[in-house]
Amino acid sequence: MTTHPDVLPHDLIPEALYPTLSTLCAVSIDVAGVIARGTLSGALAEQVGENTDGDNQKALDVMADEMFEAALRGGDVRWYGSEEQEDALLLSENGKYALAIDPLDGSSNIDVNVSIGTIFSIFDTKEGAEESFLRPAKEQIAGGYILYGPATCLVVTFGNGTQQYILDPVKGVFVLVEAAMQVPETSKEFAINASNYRHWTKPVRAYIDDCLEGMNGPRGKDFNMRWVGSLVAETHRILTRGGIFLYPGDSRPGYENGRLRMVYECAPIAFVIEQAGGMATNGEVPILDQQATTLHGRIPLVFGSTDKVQRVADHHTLTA
Ligand SMILES: O=P(O)(O)OC[C@H]1O[C@](O)(COP(=O)(O)O)[C@@H](O)[C@@H]1O
Ligand SMILES: [Mg+2]
Ligand SMILES: [Mg+2]
Repeated sequence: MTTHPDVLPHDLIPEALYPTLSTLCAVSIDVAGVIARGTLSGALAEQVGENTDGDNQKALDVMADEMFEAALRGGDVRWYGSEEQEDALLLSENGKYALAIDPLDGSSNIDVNVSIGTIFSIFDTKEGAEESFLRPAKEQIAGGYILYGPATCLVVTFGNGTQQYILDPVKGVFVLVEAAMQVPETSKEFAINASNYRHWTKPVRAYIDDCLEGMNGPRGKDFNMRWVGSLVAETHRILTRGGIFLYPGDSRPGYENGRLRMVYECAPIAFVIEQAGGMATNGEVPILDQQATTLHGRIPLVFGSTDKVQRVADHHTLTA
């Protein structure tokens, strides 16, 4: 593992995980630097290939993946499972962790200068890659994301609350700003890709229809809609001011389980949201009670303020 100076405070990070976390953060500072220079860093949004899921790979997807992989090699991470690589890689024979990563989340926003991020999930490793990653999401020992926005921040949980750190770009270190984030209950915002309305199931349509009816419908209040197109940015907004996010399964071929991947997107996001007092389900059942069957497998994702996520589950029960 490339040795980096400590780039975040030790206080709330489990000691054994500190080198891995600090390495992730050190790389993220470099990634943030590349992003901040936009096209001066090169054609970051150029399509350079396709990943296993059939998604276009952009130059920055591949660059970020290479940067994280290289820095983690030879350290505490045994298995490295990345969105950008078909199979998990053995990085360190004696590593004690399995780390799953979405090196660059929100790829479609690279060229429009909108917030993007990195999402990661850590398990205690097992001998093989499959058994290390394909297990109940509640067995994660850390989960979080780094958001490259107007400010770069780290949001992370180790199962004891959700912490937020902001990068001080002048000093090159992350500073703790919140030790226990809480999802507010009061927001009237929902986030869903509404262009897929005609493909949704009845319960999802019913939930959104109620929101759209506003004051005149069963909810008796007006709602507002947001859709950034970067899961990290939606998560950060919901952690900051509440609301609900949905990426349900729909009737498009290949979207039966939505668009988001269980191991390196849904599981860590569910972990930070639940640790901040919110709720994350596949529409009905908690994400943390489920487990992936393949490294790149998808699962519907609904998360946010508990009452709103519960209401989506109730719609599923009612229309079943
Ligand atoms: O294209 P859509 O339907 O708007 O989907 C957007 C979703 O896809 C994602 O970009 C998928 O992540 P990647 O960019 O890592 O593939 C999410 O960040 C986002 O929520
Ligand atoms: Mg992603
Ligand atoms: Mg990605």
